[in-house]
Order: sequence, then structure tokens, then C-alpha cells
Amino acid sequence: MDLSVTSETAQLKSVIVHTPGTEVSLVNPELKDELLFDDIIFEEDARREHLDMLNVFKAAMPEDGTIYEITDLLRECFKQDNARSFFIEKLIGRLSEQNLHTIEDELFALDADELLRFVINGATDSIQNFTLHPTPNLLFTRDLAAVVNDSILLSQPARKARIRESILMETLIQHHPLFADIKKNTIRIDEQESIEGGDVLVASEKVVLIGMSARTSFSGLMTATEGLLEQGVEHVLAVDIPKKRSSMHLDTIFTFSSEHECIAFPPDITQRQNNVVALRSQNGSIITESMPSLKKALTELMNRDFTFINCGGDQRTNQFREQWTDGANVFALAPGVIVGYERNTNTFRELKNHGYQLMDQYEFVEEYSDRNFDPSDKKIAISFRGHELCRGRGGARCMTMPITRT
Ligand SMILES: NC(=[NH2+])NCCC[C@H](N)C(=O)O
Repeated sequence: MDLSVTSETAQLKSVIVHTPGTEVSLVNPELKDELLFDDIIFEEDARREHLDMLNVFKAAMPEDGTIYEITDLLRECFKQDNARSFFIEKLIGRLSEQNLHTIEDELFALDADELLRFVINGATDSIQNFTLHPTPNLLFTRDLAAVVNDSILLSQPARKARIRESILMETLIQHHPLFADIKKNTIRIDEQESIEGGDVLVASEKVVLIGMSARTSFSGLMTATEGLLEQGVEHVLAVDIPKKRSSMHLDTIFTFSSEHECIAFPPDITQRQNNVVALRSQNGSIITESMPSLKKALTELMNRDFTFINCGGDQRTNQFREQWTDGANVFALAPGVIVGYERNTNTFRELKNHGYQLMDQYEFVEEYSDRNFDPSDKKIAISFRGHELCRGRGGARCMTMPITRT
């Protein structure tokens, strides 16, 4: 299959997700901060909410579209001995402080299912007296890598809690047939640097945005930029954002909803100036140019006007409240067809003011699951429930890794 993403909003054809499993029930209040969760979450409801979200995707996706569960891909991959060895060796090396070498033989003896269980839950019956923390953030598949045109940028997480996920992703790219064609175009970042998929937004084939955030280091951004420019991207917009929990990635404060509309958290995007630098390549070096604002940069480089829709509406308190619950983190199923958490009512009202038809997830599924959804000329904002999911501090975009958009 040809993996390719040339826009944040072109119709979704295939996507990688992870419906939360037992790993989220292994997070206890003492561990939650270290594991990057803001609360403990109730697995059953979280799973229901996630599956209901996927029903919306299915109704909107073309008939030949595919939703891949990352655990299915990993299980297939781990059936190959060389993929398991590749993974185990990386794991032992990257998590050296865990002394995994002491159970090396046991790890190699695990079958695909057991290895997966050990990696995700941090324990399996086949290995006694050895546990790791679980990996509850696997739910946020967005952050593991980003397909940009026909290359794939492999993340290098800033936080220890997410290292295992990036090794899983690397193993998939190296060993799963789904990635067979794209793997030669893998862009890698050094272990000392960091970049996470939530900071990478593909505005178009030529323009990519990268957040300079708590999770993406300056050198990570530069290495990624070099790789992307080599792969044919013309401009990278480096967007400086506050380094704090609530805005850990660029996509927590800014996402695209259509070809010319974005949802923006006003205090950190619309009201900021001189926080964007455009990078391009000229005769083998990288040239930088300061841009007055993100809006001006996009308008200039993409030759069209952009409307920034306020996350949370026009009241400051609502802007902050809804940014915190991922109001600015929408996921586009097609240009102008987006999904976001139902609780962000002021953001939805704002979308309505901009001509979006509001539908809840059940209305949308009812309307379109039995017939082909034709997204052309439509503007629909679909709300879905995510009261448990939301406690992990991520929204619809964070929970999806699109690998093909048409
Ligand atoms: N693309 C995103 N905004 N991802 C959100 C990730 C949330 C996750 N708990 C973390 O802190 O890493």
C-alpha cells in the first residue's frame, strides 16, 4: 500500500489507533504523573468511548479505507523472529537502567502475544518477578511517528514514559510489510534530541509545521527539518509555543479543520507575534526567516487566506478550559469534516458560527454508516464523548496516526 499524507485534512483513507486496554488500569494515582496522565481512567468506559469514536471514522471513511489497531500490527510483526530480536535488543539498550539484560533469555523465549503483553502492561505470567511500568500512552498513536508525503518521521520521545512506544514504532517500520515501501524514507532523530508526532502538522505537500515545545527540542526540530527538506518539503515553519503541560505539543493549541480554516487557542497562537520562523534550503544550507505570526506565515507560503477559529469562543476562561480538554485538538476525516470532544461546547458554537453543521456521533453514524459518505462541499463538526479518554490529556488528533489521506 502507498502510505502518504500530504495534508492535515484530505480525506482519511487509513489510520493507526490503539483502543485502550488493561494497561490503563495499571496506572495508579502514585504513578500517574510519571506516566503522563492527569488522572486515573476507567478502562471500560475509555474503551467504549474509543470504539464509538472509531465508528464515526468508519462511517466517514471510504469503503476501501482501513483502521489499523497498532497491537494487531505489532502481533503480526512479532511473529517474525528477527522482528522480536530487533525489538528486544533495542529495548534492553534504551532502557538500560531497568536491567532487562538479566531476563534477556526469557524475553527471547516469549511468543508474540506474551512479548506484546510484557511490553504494554509491563508484566506477563511467563516472566516471574520482573515488572516494568505499563505504557498507557500508547493510546496516543499520533506521537509515535508522522507520515509526511511519502516519508516517515520517527519520533524520539522527550519523556522516558514513552520510549517503549517509539521502539515499538521503529520495529513496525523496520519489519512490518505495511511500511515496506516507506521505510527507506525514514527520518530519524538522535537519542539526545527529541521530537514527538503531536508537534508535526502537514499543512501541505510543501509546508510542514513543527512545534518547538516541551517535547520537541531545538536540535530535534533542526534534524527533522533537514530530513524533511531533503525529502522534498519546501518550507518548515518552526512554531515556538509555551513549554508547559497544557500545551505539550503544537496540536494541543492548533489544528487544521479544513483547507483554509484552523482551530487556534487565542492566547498562544492568535495573540502571539514573532513566534514563527520559516526554514528552507538554499544551496545546501538552511535559510531562516522570521515571520510576524503563524497566520501571516501560512497565508504567505500557501497562497491563500486562513481563518483561525477560536478554541473556547471569545471568553478567556472558556478558551483556557476548552484548550485544557483538547478543544483545539480536532481530527479531520475530510476537509471541513472534523471530530472533537463533545464537552467543548463553546468551540462547537464557534464552529457553527463559521458555517459548520453540528452533529453528534450517533446522528452522524446513523446518517452515514449504511451509505457512502461523500464529504465534498460539506462542513460538519462531529462531537463525541470522551470523558475518560480526556483525562490522559489528549484529543481526537492525538489518538490517531493517519498513514494515508487521499
Ligand atoms: N499529540 C498529543 N497532543 N498527544 C497527547 C499526549 C498525552 C500524553 N499523556 C503525554 O503526555 O504524552
